[in-house]
Amino acid sequence: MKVGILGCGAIANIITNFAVEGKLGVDLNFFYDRDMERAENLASQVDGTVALDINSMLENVDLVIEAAAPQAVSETVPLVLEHGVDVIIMSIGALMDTELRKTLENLAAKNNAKIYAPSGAIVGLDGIKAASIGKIQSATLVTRKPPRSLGVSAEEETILYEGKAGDAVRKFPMNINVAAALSLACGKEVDVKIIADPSVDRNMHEVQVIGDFGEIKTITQNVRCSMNPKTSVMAAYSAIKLLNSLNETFRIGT
Ligand SMILES: NC(=O)C1=CN([C@@H]2O[C@H](COP(=O)(O)OP(=O)(O)OC[C@H]3O[C@@H](n4cnc5c(N)ncnc54)[C@H](OP(=O)(O)O)[C@@H]3O)[C@@H](O)[C@H]2O)C=CC1
Ligand SMILES: O=C([O-])CC(=O)C(=O)O
Repeated sequence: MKVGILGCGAIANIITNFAVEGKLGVDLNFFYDRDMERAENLASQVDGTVALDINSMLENVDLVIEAAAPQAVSETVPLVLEHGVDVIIMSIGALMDTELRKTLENLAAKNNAKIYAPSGAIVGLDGIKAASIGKIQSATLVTRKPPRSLGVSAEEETILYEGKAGDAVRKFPMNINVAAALSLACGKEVDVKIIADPSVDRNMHEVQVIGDFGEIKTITQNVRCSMNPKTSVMAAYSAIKLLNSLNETFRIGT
């Protein structure tokens, strides 16, 4: 399978490192970023090609990894799907826009393409998806990051946001995609709290889901990407595991 990356930042760097080590399970060949130098840097590591625009990439790949920004999802992913090319969406916050999500789903169905939204920086989506078969009464997410990860300075624990996931992803588009992943897995818009906490050095996500199945609680303490402290290494790993699993004949978990 030939794969291209849209957005050559922190997540793309980790994915490319795995490609260099032959641990991706697919051929990572094409790189596109609005900063061409970033695309060139990654392409050079795997003898890949820099795409001058997204269209030139689409003629040559079976799957595109979107690892850019929510805006790239609305601007570019429709084009990807129209070409019948599968897509992995990392900026999953964009999918809280129901109209956009339906448009993308329709395009995928019409063009025999697939949309993958990996669990990203959060854990427990397997159980939460299973739980959503029944009734979910409440779902909450508390995200706690070092102030620098959230682009603020704070001397003490500071609540930056409390509200619903859809609003959270609009206000913190590069920091709370996990709220969208959780909401889509639940089939319910989750309640979100975002805390800047100078006493932590990890990106932490605490999830509680209560339903007729019982209760799930998960706490994730993620190491941050050296290239972008907003983003957790786990987000890249989830995309890599998804790529690995595309060829699996045995699938574990929901
Ligand atoms: N699902 C999840 O759990 C997680 C999702 N994410 C999301 O994944 C995405 C990638 O994250 P990360 O690698 O850390 O981001 P980075 O900011 O490190 O890298 C993104 C790169 O994409 C470029 N870019 C942005 N928009 C476009 C565009 N429209 N066309 C071409 N290039 C573009 C950026 O350029 P420039 O710097 O000029 O903007 C940058 O070079 C982000 O949206 C992030 O919020 C991150 C963590 C967890
Ligand atoms: O990487 C993380 O821990 C979470 C994140 O940035 C996001 O959900 O956008």
